[in-house]
Amino acid sequence: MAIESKITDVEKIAVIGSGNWGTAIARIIGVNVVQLKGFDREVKMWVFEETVGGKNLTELINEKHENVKYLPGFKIPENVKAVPDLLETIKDATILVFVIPHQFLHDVCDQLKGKVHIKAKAITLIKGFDTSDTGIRPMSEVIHEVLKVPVCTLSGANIANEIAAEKFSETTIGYRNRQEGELFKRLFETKYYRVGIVDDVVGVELCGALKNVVAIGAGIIDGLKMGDNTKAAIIRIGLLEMKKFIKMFYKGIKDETFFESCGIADVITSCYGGRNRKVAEAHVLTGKSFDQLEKELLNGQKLQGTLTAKELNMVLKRKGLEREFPLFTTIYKISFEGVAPQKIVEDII
Ligand SMILES: NC(=O)c1ccc[n+]([C@@H]2O[C@H](COP(=O)([O-])OP(=O)(O)OC[C@H]3O[C@@H](n4cnc5c(N)ncnc54)[C@H](O)[C@@H]3O)[C@@H](O)[C@H]2O)c1
Ligand SMILES: O=P(O)(O)OC[C@H](O)CO
Repeated sequence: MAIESKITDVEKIAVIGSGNWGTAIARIIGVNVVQLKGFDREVKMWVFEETVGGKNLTELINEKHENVKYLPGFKIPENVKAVPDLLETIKDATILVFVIPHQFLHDVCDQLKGKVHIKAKAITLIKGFDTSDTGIRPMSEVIHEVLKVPVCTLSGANIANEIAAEKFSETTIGYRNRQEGELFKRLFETKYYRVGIVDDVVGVELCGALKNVVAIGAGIIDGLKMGDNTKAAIIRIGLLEMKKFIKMFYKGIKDETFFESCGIADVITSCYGGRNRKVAEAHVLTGKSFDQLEKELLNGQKLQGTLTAKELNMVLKRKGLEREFPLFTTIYKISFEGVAPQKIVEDII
């Protein structure tokens, strides 16, 4: 990716996504752009339109200044405008914040192709990846390839509701061009949300994708009521498999990245408080499928870990690597092939 500065005098922000995290991050951006120099005060937030109680969600958000479906109970600043039209959202935007479930990125990028501002740069907050014939494709690469814009990543121990409640949290931004990393740090940082920046776009991003699979493992352990020592073992082994996998597929990944918020801290928070953990626990307790439980328990929010476990397994299988990643492989088999949850510990001993 060419390292060139696309920073402008006044940056205009489009947030592409308005789920649980999308809305929480739009709240932060909405407050910050008013206080900081160099940012347009209006922030547009794209809403995948749906009706809630007979009314369009976009209208509800703009009337109530609250995303009543995906982040109820938290006010959104009035300078954040919900927009149902994707192209209108990104019109004139020089900063594109991608925060949608990863399965929808291709479709969104295709709609944006050739339409983004010449000075546009992007940051992805998405936790997931794409697959290709040769292995995996990080979301940052998909965005760069389709839109021809420079892309940073943001990922960390960031449960959206806790950040919306302004509880102290950290995050990590991965950059290629330090100036852009610093620009994004200014845009996202608050007193209660501290941003570290590292020169490792892909390391930051892939930690965020793979920890969702480890969190499913933690939920399985919780469903089996095996206790905290076992969960700690899953966290440790999970982190090692994450590191091995990422380094196997990408050169230049820094060891330090795994000790940033995007690494160990995100594995821990997700294994204790995340949606993937919650649904995996329910899967063990009820025997229902993940798809069914996602609908029953998440009110429209989307799991990322199950799809990532499937995509990961496709790559491992294709390359004959399943045995080298016993935890990832068993989590996939428990989730999709009817393997008994108890196998999670048997297969890693
Ligand atoms: N929620 C969190 O705590 C959290 C924290 C950090 C990162 N993330 C990551 O952020 C990304 C977005 O997650 P989220 O929590 O904001 O969303 P979410 O799971 O709360 O909500 C799902 C979103 O997808 C939208 N959607 C449904 N169908 C769609 C379609 N066909 N095309 C486009 N959009 C569609 C819905 O309107 C909704 O906005 C994910 O990759 C997630 O892993 C989430
Ligand atoms: O709720 P989850 O499992 O999607 O995880 C949320 C965040 O990624 C935690 O950092």
